[in-house]
Amino acid sequence: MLNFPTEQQPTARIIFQSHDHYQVIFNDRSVHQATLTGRLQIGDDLPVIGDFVSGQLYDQDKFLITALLPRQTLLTRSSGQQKQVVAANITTVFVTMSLNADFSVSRVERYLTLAWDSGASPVIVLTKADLEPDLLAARQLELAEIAFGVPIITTTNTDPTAIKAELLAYLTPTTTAIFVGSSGVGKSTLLNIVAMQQLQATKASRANDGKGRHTTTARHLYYLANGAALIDSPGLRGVGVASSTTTAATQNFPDITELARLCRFNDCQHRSEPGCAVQAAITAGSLNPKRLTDYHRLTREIEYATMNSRQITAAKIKRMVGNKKNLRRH
Ligand SMILES: Nc1nc2c(ncn2[C@@H]2O[C@H](COP(=O)(O)OP(=O)(O)OP(=O)(O)O)[C@@H](O)[C@H]2O)c(=O)[nH]1
Ligand SMILES: [Zn+2]
Repeated sequence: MLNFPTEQQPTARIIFQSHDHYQVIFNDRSVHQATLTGRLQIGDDLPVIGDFVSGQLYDQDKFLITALLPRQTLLTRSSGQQKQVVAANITTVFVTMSLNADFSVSRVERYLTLAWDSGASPVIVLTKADLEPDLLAARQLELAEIAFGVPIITTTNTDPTAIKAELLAYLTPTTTAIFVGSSGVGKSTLLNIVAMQQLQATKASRANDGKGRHTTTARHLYYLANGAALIDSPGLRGVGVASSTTTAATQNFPDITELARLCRFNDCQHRSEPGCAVQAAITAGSLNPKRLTDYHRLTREIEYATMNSRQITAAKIKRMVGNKKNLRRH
């Protein structure tokens, strides 16, 4: 039996969604085609993959979704002005990045923000270690510096036994995990190895460009034998950060948050304010200035994510004028 909340009405979980077409799974692992009642169709909160729903069976094997059950977590991302819901009730986000062309520390930071904001816990998975043997150690170190205790797994598809051992350690019966990362980094490959079957077709990497081919087109939720659920999601390119809070910045930058408590002003932006402990640490050489640059980039993204385009332009101008003022003062 799967690990579902108990309800009076039959409870199901959404394992596939495309427009108004849904697939749900029951506690006994039977899968049914499903549709929404009219009331749900016009609401703001459309059920998404990973959601628990209740409803009724009709026509023998079809399921009518009548209610959305409360969500434990919600993974969202912003694309332009829009906030897009990716999946619900995720407990673990595998932030997947390949060690070759896709490698970018700031992208990992953005994905970590996305994960923390959702309420889930992130795990970083570095793939294709075989392609950059000379850069491997340096890149692992670089990431460890910003990971702050988030586990980092390094994989290569030539060693499926190791992949299984490392990933299954996180896939307990109450887990719902999602693989996020750019297209072609190897998310489906990992999922297939963990699930021991070809759940998603992976195609041969394009010669030499290191990108792989775009193969996943829709999101699916799969249950492993032990009850853990896994979602494969198509490449989330251009990850935006849709957060109205700075909790993510705090979690990603505990070093700066810690120092900021010693700043003279509570609302110190750590730019050119007097008594700034963060700037002092940089001057003293105990904080890498790149950390502050990354911190500013993230806080700016968080700020912009809640604004419309006119507000963003205004904020940019204000920032430029502000910088000039600061220059004049010195
Ligand atoms: N050299 C090498 N290639 C890998 C590794 N893992 C995956 N690949 C290859 O990279 C290509 C893309 O892998 P996928 O698993 O389809 O990537 P994906 O992240 O699911 O891509 P999308 O479905 O587009 O989101 C395939 O050709 C894989 O065989 C690895 O560890 N080393
Ligand atoms: Zn400061």
